[in-house]
Amino acid sequence: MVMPETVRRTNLKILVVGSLVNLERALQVNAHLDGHIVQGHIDYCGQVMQRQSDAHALRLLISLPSEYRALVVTKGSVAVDGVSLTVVAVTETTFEVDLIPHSQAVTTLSKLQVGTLVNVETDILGKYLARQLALEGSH
Ligand SMILES: Cc1nc2c(=O)[nH]c(=O)nc-2n(C[C@H](O)[C@H](O)[C@H](O)CO)c1C
Repeated sequence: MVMPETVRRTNLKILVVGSLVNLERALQVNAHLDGHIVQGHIDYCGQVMQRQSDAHALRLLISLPSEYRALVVTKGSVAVDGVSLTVVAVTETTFEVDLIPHSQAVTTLSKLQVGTLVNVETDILGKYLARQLALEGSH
């Protein structure tokens, strides 16, 4: 059973039987943190706006709605379809990530085409900070 919230926020609605997804085992509390805390709480469905390959990386440009702009920062973290990535650049309406060869090889991200919808999870750290600042600002 899938909750309406999940259908609304994620790309689960466009997956079909046989669609590939990225799975990662839960992080153990004593393990090395290779990336950032990814909870699986998707914020929105982003759209791939551009893809560009060079010798070293595949660069993806993904849409960024205004309500999440404060939560995505250059050199910060973001999860795209469950993969922890570093943000390379941010504009008013997009953010960019670079896929290293390893990530291209072991995740679904290298198959993404322009127009595809992806699950975007912003960093939990930014959410708490934004909430705190909003509460302080409302006093
Ligand atoms: C922090 C981070 N940043 C990037 C990135 O900017 N680009 C990239 O391609 N891979 C990154 N990774 C590694 C991926 O999260 C990792 O390759 C996948 O989760 C598969 O294990 C990590 C962990």
